[in-house]
Amino acid sequence: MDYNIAIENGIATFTINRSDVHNAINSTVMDGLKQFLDQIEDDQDIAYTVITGAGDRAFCSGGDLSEFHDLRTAEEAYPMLGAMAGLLYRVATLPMPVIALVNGTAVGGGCEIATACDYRIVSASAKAGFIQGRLAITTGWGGATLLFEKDGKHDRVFRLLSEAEVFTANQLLEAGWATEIYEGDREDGLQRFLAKMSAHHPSVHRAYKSVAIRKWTADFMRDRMLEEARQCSILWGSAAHHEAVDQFLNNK
Ligand SMILES: CC[C@@H](C(=O)O)C(=O)SCCNC(=O)CCNC(=O)[C@H](O)C(C)(C)COP(=O)(O)OP(=O)(O)OC[C@H]1O[C@@H](n2cnc3c(N)ncnc32)[C@H](O)[C@@H]1OP(=O)(O)O
Repeated sequence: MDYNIAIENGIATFTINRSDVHNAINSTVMDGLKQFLDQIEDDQDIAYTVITGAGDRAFCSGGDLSEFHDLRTAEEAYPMLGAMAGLLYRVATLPMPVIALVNGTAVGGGCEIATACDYRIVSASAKAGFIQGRLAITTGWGGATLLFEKDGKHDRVFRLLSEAEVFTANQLLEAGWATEIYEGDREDGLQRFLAKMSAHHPSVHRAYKSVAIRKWTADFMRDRMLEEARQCSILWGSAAHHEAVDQFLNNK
């Protein structure tokens, strides 16, 4: 299975399970994420949601370039980009705290998924970056909208996106993207983080989450994420993007 869903002790976990391709997102994982969201959105017994990647090398390497490179034009790419932007809006607006357990490399759309979460608990050995610019595209899953929305520092966000660099966990902490860094076992890292939050009733976290969501619904964040996907789809159809992906796939 390309993904796993587990709901235990009030924690719902979605694991991208494609470690041979650094947990790249294909359409099966997108379907799985939709199923996961349908299952948990209205479940009052879930205190926390966690998104992570299988194995210890990668959280997620973004869209599966082997599969999605078949989408050649803006018209072909938009349904995939828009669908994923819609899913990440749903992740961002889940009624409980959502934690990205960044167990390894997160690049491209992998950073967008993590940004959609409320917290990013990052392995000390992980690296991450919005590298979409290297492929002559922008974020296509609404990640730039989310990042500008969540991080008030305009120039820092602009550079993070447009310079398309990969950063260490410490640099990500300094930049304010990583919430906390853990050493060693991911479960220990998660439990340490949750221990502080669990001192208070889950309804407190849900109440604060609803304050954040209210703002995002009022200023049409979903529409803006879809517009970002549409804009990316135009670059997706360009020769520069096709060449960059051909180069990545042919270097295998
Ligand atoms: C589509 C949505 C869009 C968005 O809206 O944001 C994006 O996500 S664009 C960004 C897409 N992602 C990338 O460009 C990342 C591509 N991958 C890499 O740069 C590197 O693989 C890595 C993640 C930095 C890891 O490098 P390394 O440790 O050297 O491993 P390999 O490169 O040898 O990878 C192992 C294996 O995995 C395959 N792989 C990795 N990422 C992807 C991917 N995104 N899609 C498809 N396949 C991927 C890679 O090709 C290797 O395969 P084999 O050679 O068959 O072993």
